[in-house]
Amino acid sequence: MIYTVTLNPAIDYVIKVDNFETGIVNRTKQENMFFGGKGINVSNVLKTLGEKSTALGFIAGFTGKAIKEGLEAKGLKTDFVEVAGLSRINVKMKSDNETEINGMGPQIKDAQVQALLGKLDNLKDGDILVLSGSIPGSMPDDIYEKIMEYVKSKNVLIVVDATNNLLMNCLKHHPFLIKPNNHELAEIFNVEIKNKEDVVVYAKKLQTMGAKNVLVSMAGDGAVLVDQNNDVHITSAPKGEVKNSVGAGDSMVAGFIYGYIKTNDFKTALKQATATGSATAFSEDLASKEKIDELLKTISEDE
Ligand SMILES: Nc1ncnc2c1ncn2[C@@H]1O[C@H](COP(=O)(O)OP(=O)(O)O)[C@@H](O)[C@H]1O
Ligand SMILES: O=P(O)(O)OC[C@H]1O[C@](O)(COP(=O)(O)O)[C@@H](O)[C@@H]1O
Repeated sequence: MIYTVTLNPAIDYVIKVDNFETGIVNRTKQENMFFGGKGINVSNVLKTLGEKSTALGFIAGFTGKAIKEGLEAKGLKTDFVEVAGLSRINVKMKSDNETEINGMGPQIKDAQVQALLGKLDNLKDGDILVLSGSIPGSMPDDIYEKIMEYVKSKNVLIVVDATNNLLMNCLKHHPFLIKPNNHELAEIFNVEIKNKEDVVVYAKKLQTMGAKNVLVSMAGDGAVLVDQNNDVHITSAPKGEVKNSVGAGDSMVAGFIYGYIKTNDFKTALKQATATGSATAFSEDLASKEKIDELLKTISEDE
């Protein structure tokens, strides 16, 4: 079974505004709402690919209720802990540039963290646990590490998609997969990353710090995977019209998990990951199965 954890779910309010200007009234020319947050996006795309998962995390207030009901209406299994306050609304604005304003989320109490940990008692050997996204401002940044410690007696494959300390604190527990993007990788080591050769160097450093497999996404430039056998795999992203890249990274994680559990082969998993990420980038919403399959046919590993 696959479990995704989204500690800070969100309604993504995705808008298009022509020539956005600060200090005046701007009006949208297109608007959409999606039930998101990184782990939830992973669950959604896994469902599209035909894999069941359970979405865990914290939800709050009417926005949280809308997220839970919206996901369940799509046939996703959820098992959230309800807390006081409001789940956030994240604004994603496409104009001349893309701008995002992500909320900080509700207050989480210790008893609610314990309730969430209790749900992980259901995990069994061989399960996959995805820890993805930022955490509410009220939570300490060792929470993913605590979750990894909590399940360490079980043989669970853990995927972490997070930034800064939230990610770095986890490495000593040897996550199966981490997926920074190239900008996050550069920030971690406080370096400039100019090309895929540089990516490989710093991905390998993350391995020496504890990660088993390091997948670095590079938006329109594709992705690099340094796998646990020390093999390096590189893909280029397909070309196409980017409609909404929100959730492309999460789709990539879902595609990787799907490709890996179907084949146990890292090269295949990377191709599936790249096709799935790009299929989302080329769609208004998260990727459809048809789009993923269409792009998968076009992806080959770079020499
Ligand atoms: N402009 C784009 N063109 C083609 N594919 C893209 C584009 N942006 C994202 N993708 C696909 O989605 C994957 C993840 O994108 P990225 O933006 O790096 O992730 P994140 O959202 O985590 O920053 C990329 O590796 C690629 O396959
Ligand atoms: O584009 P990505 O990195 O795949 O993730 C998109 C998701 O992450 C979010 O931007 C939230 O990210 P954070 O949890 O890091 O704040 C959501 O609003 C959105 O659904």
